[in-house]
Amino acid sequence: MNTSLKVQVTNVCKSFENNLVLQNINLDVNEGEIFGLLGPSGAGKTTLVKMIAGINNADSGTIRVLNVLMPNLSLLKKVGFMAQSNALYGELTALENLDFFAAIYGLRGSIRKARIDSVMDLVKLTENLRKPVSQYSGGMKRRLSLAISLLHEPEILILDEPTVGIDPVLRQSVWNELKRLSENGTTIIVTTHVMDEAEKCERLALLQDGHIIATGSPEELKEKTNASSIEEVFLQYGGADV
Ligand SMILES: Nc1ncnc2c1ncn2[C@@H]1O[C@H](COP(=O)(O)OP(=O)(O)OP(=O)(O)O)[C@@H](O)[C@H]1O
Repeated sequence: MNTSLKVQVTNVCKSFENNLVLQNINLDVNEGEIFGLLGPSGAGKTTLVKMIAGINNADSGTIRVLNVLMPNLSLLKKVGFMAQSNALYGELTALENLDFFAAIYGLRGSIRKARIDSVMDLVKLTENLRKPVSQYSGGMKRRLSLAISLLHEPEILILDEPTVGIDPVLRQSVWNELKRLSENGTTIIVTTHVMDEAEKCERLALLQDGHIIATGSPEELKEKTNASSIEEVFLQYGGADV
C-alpha cells in the first residue's frame, strides 16, 4: 500500500438477509482528499461508510484504513465518524456529551477544554454548551454531532450527510472547515445527495443500487460525459434522480 493511500476498499459485498445492498465495491482514498459518495436514497452510501468506519462487517472483500484491516478497535482514536442519526445523550448537556466523547478519545485537561471550545465555535453552539441536548433543535443536534466527530482531530473523517438540516450560511462554514482540515492532511469521506456539495469534493464515486457506476473528479466526470452538471453526469451513467 503506498503511504498516501489512506482508505482502500477491495471487492466488498454486503447483504442484509437476501438483499444484496453493495456489490463488488472498489475504491481508494488518498491522504488529504475530500472524497464524496453520491447516490440516491437506498443506494448503499450509509452501509458503505459504516463498514469503512469499522461499525459493520463486510460479507466479503476487505477494507483497509491507514493500512489496518477493518474493523479494528485500535483505530478508534484515528477515525471520526458522524452518523446520519445523531448518537447523543439527550438528558445530558452538550458539554457533558462532549466530555463523554473526549474521555473515550483520551483528551484531558487544557487540551480537552481547548478542543471543546474550538469545535463548538466552529458549529456556532458555544452559547448552548450548557443546554440539555433534549432542548436542541434537529439542526443543532446535527451540528453537535459534527463537533463531536471533529473533537479528537482524527486522521480520517467520515461524515454521513453532515449538512442535512443545517442552514446555507453554516453549511458554507462547515465546508470551509472541511477544506481547511483536508489541506492540513485530514482525509475526508462524505456522503451526500446535494449536488453543489458533490462539486466541492476532490473526487466522487457515484453509487447506484449498490454499484459504483463512475469515479473521478467532478471535472473529469463532466468532461467524460460532456455534461454541464454532476446531476447530468449521474443521469448519463444510467443513475436515477439523486
Ligand atoms: N440494518 C439493515 N437491515 C436491513 N436492510 C438494511 C439495513 N441497513 C440498510 N439496509 C438496506 O440497505 C440498502 C441501502 O441502505 P443505505 O442506508 O446504505 O442507503 P443510503 O444510500 O445511505 O440511503 P439514504 O441516502 O436514504 O441514507 C437499503 O435498501 C436499505 O433498506
